[in-house]
Amino acid sequence: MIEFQHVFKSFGRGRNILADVNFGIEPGEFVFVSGPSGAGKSTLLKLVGGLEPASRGAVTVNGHRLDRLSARTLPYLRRTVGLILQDAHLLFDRNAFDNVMLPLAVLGLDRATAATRARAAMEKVGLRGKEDLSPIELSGGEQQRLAIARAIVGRPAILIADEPTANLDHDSATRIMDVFRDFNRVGVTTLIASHDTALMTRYARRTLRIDAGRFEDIAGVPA
Ligand SMILES: Nc1ncnc2c1ncn2[C@@H]1O[C@H](COP(=O)(O)OP(=O)(O)OP(=O)(O)O)[C@@H](O)[C@H]1O
Repeated sequence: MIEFQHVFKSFGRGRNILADVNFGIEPGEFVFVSGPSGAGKSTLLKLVGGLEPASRGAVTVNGHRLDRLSARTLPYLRRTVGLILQDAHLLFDRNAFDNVMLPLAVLGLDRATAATRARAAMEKVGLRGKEDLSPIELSGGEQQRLAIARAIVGRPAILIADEPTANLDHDSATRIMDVFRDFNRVGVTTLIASHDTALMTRYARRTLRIDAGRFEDIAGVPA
């Protein structure tokens, strides 16, 4: 479902952030990406999401080599991937519900169907009753959950989240991780960047670790 073959990534003439990275993720896996700050976790996720090209090597997602996709096809593939990036990019000029409706606009659903799906997504992340609030009126944890609702409303096969629990207290972090685990249990392939060892100990079955250009594929949590 996600495959990296001899993937290198550098920015401009800079050092390789990723150097000869190889791994495969099967449908339905739950995988963490770990490593110190600046190691390249976000970069790896952006490569999977098609937001950054590899400098060398092949990134394959859902059977498509991203470097061979036309500019017209890439958006279709992106719709199968739900991205939750570090900056949630919520829109503060509209309410929480309309933030979740946004990705559905391109799917051509009628308004009633889209609204039903948006309500279900908000319910799933525990934001029922907050539909009319602006994102600015939500707590940090609620904003994270709103970003998750927006990422899942299009029913992606793959969920990618970059430090989704950063800056949250233990209870909020656990709640967010439980949301991911529930999606994973119904078959959504899940890839989460984190350097929260306590969380990983609790949830990780497999960890891709990046540290100073070295890449390791570890069953469970790094020692
Ligand atoms: N667009 C860019 N242009 C130039 N350098 C970049 C760019 N994006 C990332 N980098 C560099 O690549 C390296 C890896 O960054 P990345 O954001 O992937 O790390 P990270 O492991 O996610 O870090 P953190 O845990 O702090 O979020 C950093 O040295 C960063 O400065």
